[in-house]
Amino acid sequence: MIDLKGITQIYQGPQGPVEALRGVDLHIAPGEVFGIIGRSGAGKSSLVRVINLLNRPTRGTVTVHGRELTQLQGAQLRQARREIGMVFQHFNLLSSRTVYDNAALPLELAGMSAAQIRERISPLLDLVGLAHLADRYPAQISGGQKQRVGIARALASRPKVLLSDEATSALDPETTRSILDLLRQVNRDLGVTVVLITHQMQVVKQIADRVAVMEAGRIVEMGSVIDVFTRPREDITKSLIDEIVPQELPASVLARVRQLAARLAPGQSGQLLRLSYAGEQAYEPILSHLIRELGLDLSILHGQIDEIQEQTFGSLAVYASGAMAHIGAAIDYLRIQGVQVRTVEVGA
Ligand SMILES: Nc1ncnc2c1ncn2[C@@H]1O[C@H](COP(=O)(O)OP(=O)(O)OP(=O)(O)O)[C@@H](O)[C@H]1O
Repeated sequence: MIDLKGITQIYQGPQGPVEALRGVDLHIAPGEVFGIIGRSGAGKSSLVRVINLLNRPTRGTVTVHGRELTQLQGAQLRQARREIGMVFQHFNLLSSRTVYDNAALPLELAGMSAAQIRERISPLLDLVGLAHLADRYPAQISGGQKQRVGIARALASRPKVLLSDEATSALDPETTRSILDLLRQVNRDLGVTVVLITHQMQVVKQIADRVAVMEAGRIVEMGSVIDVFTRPREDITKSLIDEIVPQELPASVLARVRQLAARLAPGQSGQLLRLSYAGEQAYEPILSHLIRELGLDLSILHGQIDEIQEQTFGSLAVYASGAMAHIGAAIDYLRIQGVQVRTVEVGA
């Protein structure tokens, strides 16, 4: 569906050239919701704007739906762009036009008749939940409603791809959730491939199937959202998921571990374990096996169980105490069961 090969983007900045994208290769399959995440300046906006050639890359090729956009110019490029809708962080609505007229703008520009436009726009305003506000002006509606207009306008040309450039960054958490639900619905019901850029893992977690993590103009990590959450490799990825799954334990938990360690019986060992798992494995039977079969004491000190793409995803901090050999056996057993295990040393 979307194929980017060897994309380099160099801007001429006031202090000389800035290499915003450094050889990015990316394939996005039809029907995916694909998230691109990174800190400010990582190159996300540059990358998403390359997909519809709002930015023409300095080097590399962009192919969307079988057509190499980087070969096209003028009218051919404008035609190809109609298959790619885009929504923006600040909505970009025209204040002098009503909700209906904003959504209809691309069709007016394409020369469609008023009757044809109505046939398209009325169901779209229903889809985004704004039929009752069709005659209002942007100043008379909320931020979330403005973004719904932006989505209706982006869908007016019946695109196959929808690009979202931080579409929820200006919205509160609840409105963010409802806009992401709408984008998911557009993806499912209309079969539109969605590519969204964000600096928030929460957004990726709620909506994306796969995610690419960007840093300094490159994709440094990519995979299914559940895999990236349970097995982050790069420091940047770990720090981005920290807002959802804290990588560092709170001081109170570490203090509790020291207390438990101080109370170990002679000959007993203790070990703090960080466990994470996704999908099929159920924690409780696994933990009770450790207690029953290996005679370990387990104190669950911290953690959460959540859901990503309808799969359970959990993260726990557990202090295991018992015979040293049994703690080793427990770690092996957990790993065989598919649980990610990290041992954590807590200083005095
Ligand atoms: N038009 C431009 N001229 C010069 N440099 C630019 C231009 N646009 C972006 N840059 C630079 O390119 C790099 C990547 O910017 P980009 O906007 O793509 O990153 P981003 O990840 O989207 O960040 P943000 O979330 O802050 O928008 C940054 O160093 C930025 O300063």
